[in-house]
Amino acid sequence: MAQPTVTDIRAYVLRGGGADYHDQQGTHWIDDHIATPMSRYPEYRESRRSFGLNVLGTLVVVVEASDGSTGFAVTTGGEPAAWIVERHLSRFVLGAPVTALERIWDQMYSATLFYGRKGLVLNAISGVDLALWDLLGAVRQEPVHEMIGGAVRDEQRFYATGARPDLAVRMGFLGGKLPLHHGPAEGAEGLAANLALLADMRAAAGPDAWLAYDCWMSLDTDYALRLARGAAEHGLRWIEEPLPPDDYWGYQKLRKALPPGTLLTTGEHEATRWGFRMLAEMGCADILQPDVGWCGGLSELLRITAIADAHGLLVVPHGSSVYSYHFAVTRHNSPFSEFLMMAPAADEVVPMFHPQLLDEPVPTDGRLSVSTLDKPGFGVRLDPGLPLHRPYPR
Ligand SMILES: C[C@H](O)[C@H](O)CC(=O)C(=O)O
Ligand SMILES: [Mg+2]
Repeated sequence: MAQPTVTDIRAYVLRGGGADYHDQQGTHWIDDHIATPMSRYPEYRESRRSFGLNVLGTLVVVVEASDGSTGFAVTTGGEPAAWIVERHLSRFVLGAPVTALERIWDQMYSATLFYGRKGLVLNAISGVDLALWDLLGAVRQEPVHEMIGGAVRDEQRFYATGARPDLAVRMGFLGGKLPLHHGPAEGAEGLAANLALLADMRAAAGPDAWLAYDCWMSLDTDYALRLARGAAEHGLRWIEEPLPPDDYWGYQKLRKALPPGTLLTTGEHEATRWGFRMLAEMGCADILQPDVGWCGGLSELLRITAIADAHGLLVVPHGSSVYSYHFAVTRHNSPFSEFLMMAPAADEVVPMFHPQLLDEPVPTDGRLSVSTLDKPGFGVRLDPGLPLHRPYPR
């Protein structure tokens, strides 16, 4: 059956929050002395912006079809990803039928293997893939979640990531994931401060709240184990991404040594079925956390999830707003989702990709009804007032 074809693809860059949620101005919990692999250098300890966490900005990919339909997606990657989309990936998209998602993905991935495989190139591929899913939904007038198998539940529950799990619980979330503030370079005092904050949050959030620590690749196995052992008495549900993503062996070792009841999670900086196959087969984690805007897009996330499912693992995508909501509601092994609190003091619910999207759904009372996703594509619009910049027009 003849399908509409893709007639245009454009890549834009935006600054100031949104999909690049680390690109914030002023005081914000997300940049408040958070432990990172750079914390071993005192001059880069206070702020993640100081070492360039916000250098990229948001990548916006817009696609058009011969029937007049449009689709778009936002992810992280900024100007270098815009170059990759316009100057390299566009050739595999232009003129292709809007249904050719598998072939386009394979061509984008195979053609970039000599400089890609992970990171920025996969961000760019993810952006194109998500924009094409949005376009297909517009052509078919179908929500993405229906195109990938349909919802398996009526509503999705959420935990909140931010500085105030206590407030998150009062807002109806299952609990909260705190950023870890001090890494190994801050010694025993730092470790004690990490544990004291957890104890305070347990007291404030109550005995049933989920509490987790996001360690953003900043630890070594020894420190992670000491943190987990100390945190067990405060009911730490999981320890997230404690080691650099390439240290599969460290994750494998750590998971075996964690106190009973503490789960190990990772994957937000991993990409593709091959990266997640490594995590799954080596037993690196209990919960895999691909970011749909970074791991290769929705097409690749579906493959990653099949691998996870076959290994008895949960997939709880990292952030990524509607792009992960449409996915999670269709999978039994994604029983809950993350909500990143983007209010500077983590004291109110703000759409995760604010200020870029219109109609972006947010959880109410820690829940999102699947019916709020019942719009064509991913069901969001790019705010037409945004200062879009197209650095590499063809
Ligand atoms: C809070 C973490 O440091 C990071 O900014 C977000 C993240 O890793 C997560 O949401 O997970
Ligand atoms: Mg994380």
